[in-house]
Amino acid sequence: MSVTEPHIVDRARAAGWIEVICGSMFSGKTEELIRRLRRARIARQSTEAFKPAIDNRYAEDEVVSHDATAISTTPVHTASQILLLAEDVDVVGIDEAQFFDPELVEVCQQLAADGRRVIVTGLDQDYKGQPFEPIPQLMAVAEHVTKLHAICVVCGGPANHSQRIVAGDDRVLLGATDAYEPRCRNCFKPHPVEVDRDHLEALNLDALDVVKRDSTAASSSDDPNQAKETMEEPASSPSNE
Ligand SMILES: Nc1ncnc2c1ncn2[C@@H]1O[C@H](COP(=O)(O)OP(=O)(O)O)[C@@H](O)[C@H]1O
Ligand SMILES: Cc1cn([C@H]2C[C@H](O)[C@@H](COP(=O)(O)O)O2)c(=O)[nH]c1=O
Ligand SMILES: [Zn+2]
Repeated sequence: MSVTEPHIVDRARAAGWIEVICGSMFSGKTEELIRRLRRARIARQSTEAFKPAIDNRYAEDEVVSHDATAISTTPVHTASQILLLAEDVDVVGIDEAQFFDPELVEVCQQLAADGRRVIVTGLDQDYKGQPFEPIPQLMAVAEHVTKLHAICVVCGGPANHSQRIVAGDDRVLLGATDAYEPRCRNCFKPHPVEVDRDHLEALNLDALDVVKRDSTAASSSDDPNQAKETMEEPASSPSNE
């Protein structure tokens, strides 16, 4: 993947800036955050990554991508803690921003005004396809916005959505391939759907199986996703069909 990276720090600048990396689950947000922080460290800048303490899926003190790339991180309970902990940091990384309180926007603004490069990643939409605060607000004030896409596991198109594949209507529901899969706008349903369990096991065992399935699913009439998308169809739910 090649992503254009905003220009690296000019130390004489009075102000820093905000970079937002957003997109669906599995789109490479965490990998891109890790890449940018590593490059900054090579350039002898001090870096620190923060994540919300709620996100303990893989490790308490690491940011880990779905491809198992990892860097150490500091878990925080509130956005304002970042201000205290990032006092001597040139480049501040913030992962899973959708789990922070709205105050994160002001925290990022203060850090940037204080001369820091702030790199924030997060989901721009929830499982219903609704904007996931505070990412939209951060996109509005950021100097740079990078929107990434995964590959739709149904048709192979650009996945802009995170399809929930387990029951539950809480907005916050942690998970990975056990609970979500990336889908394009045509294949996405704004409510949880049931998918074939064999398919999930294949996803966990070997990502290449996803590619094999993509190429057959688009033309197959017995696609397990299309056949089973019947879990919870809320009457009031907005539909994109
Ligand atoms: N359908 C998919 N499309 C693209 N990448 C996928 C898909 N499913 C799994 N992946 C894996 O997810 C990795 C990206 O993980 P990560 O950076 O953690 O994404 P994000 O932070 O956006 O959820 C990819 O490099 C790839 O190995
Ligand atoms: C769509 C959606 C996702 N989540 C959760 C699921 C994961 O724990 C994270 C996203 O992680 P990733 O690094 O972007 O893969 O968010 C949620 O709680 N609610 C949702 O609607
Ligand atoms: Zn699709």
